Amino acid sequence: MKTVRLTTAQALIRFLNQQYIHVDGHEFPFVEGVFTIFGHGNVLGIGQALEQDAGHLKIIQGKNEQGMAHAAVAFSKQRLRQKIYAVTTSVGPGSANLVTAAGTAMANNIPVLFLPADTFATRQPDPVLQQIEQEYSAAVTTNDSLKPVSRYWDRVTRPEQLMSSLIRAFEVMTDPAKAGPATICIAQDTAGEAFDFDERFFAKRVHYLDRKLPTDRELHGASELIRCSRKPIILVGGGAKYSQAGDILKRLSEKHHIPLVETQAGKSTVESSFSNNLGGIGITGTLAANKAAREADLIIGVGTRYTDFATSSKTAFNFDKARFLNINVSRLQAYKLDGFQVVADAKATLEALAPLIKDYRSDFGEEIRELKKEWLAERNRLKSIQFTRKDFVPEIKEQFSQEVLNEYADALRTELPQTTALIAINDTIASDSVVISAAGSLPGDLQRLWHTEVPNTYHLEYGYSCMGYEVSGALGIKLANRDKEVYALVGDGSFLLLHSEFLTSIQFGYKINVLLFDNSGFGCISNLQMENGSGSFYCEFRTFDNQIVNVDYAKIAEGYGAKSYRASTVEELKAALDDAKQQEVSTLIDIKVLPKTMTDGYDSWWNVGVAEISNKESIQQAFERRIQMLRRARQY
Ligand SMILES: Cc1ncc(C[n+]2csc(CCOP(=O)(O)OP(=O)(O)O)c2C)c(N)n1
Ligand SMILES: O=C1C[C@@H](O)[C@H](O)[C@@H](O)C1=O
Ligand SMILES: [Mg+2]
Repeated sequence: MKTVRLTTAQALIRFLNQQYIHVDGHEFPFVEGVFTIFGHGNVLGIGQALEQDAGHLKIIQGKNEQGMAHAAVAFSKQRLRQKIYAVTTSVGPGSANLVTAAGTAMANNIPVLFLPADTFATRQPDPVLQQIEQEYSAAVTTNDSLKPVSRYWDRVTRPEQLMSSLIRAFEVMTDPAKAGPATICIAQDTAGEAFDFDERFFAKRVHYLDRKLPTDRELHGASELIRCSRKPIILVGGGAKYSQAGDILKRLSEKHHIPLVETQAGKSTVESSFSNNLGGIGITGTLAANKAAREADLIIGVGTRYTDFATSSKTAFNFDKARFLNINVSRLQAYKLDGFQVVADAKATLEALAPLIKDYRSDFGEEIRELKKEWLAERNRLKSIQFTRKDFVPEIKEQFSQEVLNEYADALRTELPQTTALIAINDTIASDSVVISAAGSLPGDLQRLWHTEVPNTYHLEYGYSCMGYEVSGALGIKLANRDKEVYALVGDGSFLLLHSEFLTSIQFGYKINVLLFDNSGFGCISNLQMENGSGSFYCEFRTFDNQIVNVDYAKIAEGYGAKSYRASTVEELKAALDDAKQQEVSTLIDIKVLPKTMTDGYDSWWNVGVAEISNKESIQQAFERRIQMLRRARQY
């Protein structure tokens, strides 16, 4: 056996350089680079190994572990899970900061390699700096908190453990059915320890992303279900996008007259202008999609997890008559809602199904066209809303009085409604730009109103809906698509929570554009709170003496070295967007919008935990409404 003497960390970096992926006849390196924040736990191990020989790996210095990990997640999501970044952190707080991002990767099924440093394997200097001391076990470290949010988790306390650990991690990350975060915690002393590694371990390894084919039984069952249905709909989920099933979806939809409805993750698999695409379904869906869903007698779920937002908390369908046909690479997902399971790749399955459905045609007839037309008229209305100082009725009704709305208009010096601003952006930026969002009221507005015409240009993290993903993720998208303009659409709350990687984007010349919607508050939560009978309680950003907070975000961005703008009219917004496009450096547009001017629900319902007992009649009424809705909801 030929061996090579390396430290654990040097072996790790050499191995990462040799991982390739093979997809649809193309082969390329799987690991693009490494995000780093060095501390004493990783600088002398992984830091030394990277300095000595990083190979083809790009190195990006992050500013916040959560932020850089979000960037890595977004990179992988944008590259349709075919390429990853690794993320190395120091021990203790550095690794703890990964937990939120790992949850984000896990909920969205995104592969990413986390490499948090761990405490000393030898335990000789225990307790070391940043080591928690757990009374019931010396074996527990901060990194155990990453176990529930990792699809694969391991601790390496001896150099030779690295080999089996890495092989397992890459098997998990390159399997579409299991894809998610892999976490390998390397003890800080072990990282620098040398070992005679078998040279074969470092040979080029190709991971095949073969499309799993459906069985004859599955195909026969699926085609029978479709041919026996009268009003089927196709629910396009994230799995359809990762499988790049857009063309076959359109062909089937057109030929058999089956409407398409989309989840957040599925949007931009098929262009919005496609005649049978009725847009988003569920809580943040369009009226068109929600009406079609209610009428459907067969839901063909393609790569969907059927989350509460997609199913309106299991009330979106007529469960008395609707059946489910679930096409998914994951058995876990395919089993949902008692569906007929086809555990296979989306594109391969749909292509195999096509000849079996023959000349089937749904009963939807002209209805698809009419539903779409009706929705486009509603979108047009939302595009041209004008605020008035008297008798203004915002989309979110009966929550803020005219007086309070005027107070916001004065404090933020704006009369701009959010829907008007959003559609103006959609009309202005190039259609091949990539937009990203994650939390707050914007995801709902985007799913309903954003028209996407180019595949994979709509990047919504709505599995975890993690505030702080937007700006960080924009950096990851830019790393994935250097030639495209990237726009992070972010609320003021989310921006304040985390935007550290904005600086990273400027520092390394990866231009991103931040479109900050400032309504001075946690707007969507204020809506939720008041809709369910509470008062306005700590969701607005008000000072101790009840003044509305007005932050100059443009100035903050300028401080980082970005080009920034202020916009409170459509004209200012469009001018800023045009100028921002010409810039080489990252930009931020501070868009002041009025609260309560985002879109409302369209025939949807969200099951949230309303108080059963309260001192307010309005809350008791909300509780009663919930009980009534639960009677309609399917239980599992
Ligand atoms: C990390 C994290 N913390 C808390 C939440 C809960 N949450 C969801 S939206 C929201 C407020 C968002 O405010 P903002 O970004 O200003 O958006 P707006 O609703 O005002 O448009 C909060 C606190 C979350 N999604 N993520
Ligand atoms: O609680 C929430 C409410 C949603 O409207 C929002 O988009 C999401 O970020 C969230 O966490
Ligand atoms: Mg806000």
